[in-house]
This record gives sequence, C-alpha cells and structure tokens, in this order.
Amino acid sequence: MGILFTRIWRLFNHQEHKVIIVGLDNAGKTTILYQFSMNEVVHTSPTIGSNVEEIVINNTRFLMWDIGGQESLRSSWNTYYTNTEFVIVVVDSTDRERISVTREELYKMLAHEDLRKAGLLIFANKQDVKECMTVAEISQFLKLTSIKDHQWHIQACCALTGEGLCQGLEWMMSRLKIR
Ligand SMILES: Nc1nc2c(ncn2[C@@H]2O[C@H](COP(=O)(O)OP(=O)(O)OP(=O)(O)O)[C@@H](O)[C@H]2O)c(=O)[nH]1
Repeated sequence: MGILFTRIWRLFNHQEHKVIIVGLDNAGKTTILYQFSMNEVVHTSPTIGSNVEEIVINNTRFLMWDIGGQESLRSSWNTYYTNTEFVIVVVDSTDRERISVTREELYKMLAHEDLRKAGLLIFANKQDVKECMTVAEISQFLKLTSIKDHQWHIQACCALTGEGLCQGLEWMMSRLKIR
C-alpha cells in the first residue's frame, strides 16, 4: 500500500518548472545549460533557435530552454515565454559595451504579460576574466534595485569552472519553497 501510494503521489507530482535562459550572444548560456545537465564544459557554437534539457535536483524537475542570443533571434524570445517560472539572464561580465543592450532587453522582457509572475536570476558570468564587471557594477548598470514586481537575484559565476552556478539554482529552489 505504501509503495503504491508513493508511486501515485509521484505520478501526480510530476511537475516540471519551466526556465528560459536568455542573454546576448556569447554570454555563456549554452555553456551554463550543459554544466547544469552534464556537469562539464562542452564545445559550443552560436545557438540558432534553442537547446533544451531537463535538470532534476532533489526530485525537483526543471525544463531549461537556452535561447539563441544573436540580435536577429531576440525578437522571437517571446515565443518561449508561456508558462515560464524563471528567467535566467546571463550577462557577459567582460562586455561593458553591450550592457545597455542587455538592460533594454531585460526591461522589455519583464514588461511582457506572460512573464508577470516569473522569478529573475541574473548570472554575472565570466568572472574568471581579469577586469570584468563586478556584481555590484552590473546591478547598478541594470538598475536591479528598481525592479519591484519580480523576485530577483544576481549571482557571480564562471560557467567554465561551474563556480557560482549551484548557488543560483539554490536561489531558484528557495523561491519554489515559499510559493
Ligand atoms: N572565460 C570564460 N569564457 C566563457 C565562460 N562561459 C562561457 N565562455 C565562453 O564564451 C563563449 C560563448 O559561450 P556560449 O555558451 O556559446 O554563449 P551563448 O550565450 O550560448 O551564445 P549564443 O548561442 O550565441 O547566444 C564560448 O567560447 C565559451 O567557452 C566563462 O565563464 N569564462
């Protein structure tokens, strides 16, 4: 009886949390996705369209969509928004020139009806590179403290070594618990 109950419970709790990973081209989105799913660095090439992986952490399932960040692809990001619970924005912390483009894309996304309830995790990636922007600088450039209608968190990371990635996932897990 106990085992049967557990199986039925699992069947009905097979909930999957949809996550989209966005950011400008070359930010490190695909590298992050495959660190999550395979725990290793894969050789990446620019994503045309998207990559998707299921990631299971402590029985919690995330379906993660890594969406290509090239300029021509950004206008179709919104086709992925339905039912998204978390948006991960990956920032190339070495790319000072385009942080304003990231900011524009970020606020465009946050204003979209389909993302009204989505949590926002920002990865300040490539922290291994000397003289990259710090988390504080990126927060300021992106005006994160002005975001009142979404839960958000910024996390420094290096997708090549995996440093910081678990902390980002832990933040997402903590948000799920308090819902
Ligand atoms: N130094 C350094 N390089 C990184 C890091 N993360 C990713 N890269 C490199 O950045 C380049 C782009 O990484 P991708 O993961 O393909 O970037 P993307 O955001 O998926 O790019 P698009 O598919 O064009 O949108 C690759 O050469 C990666 O090896 C990091 O933390 N540090």
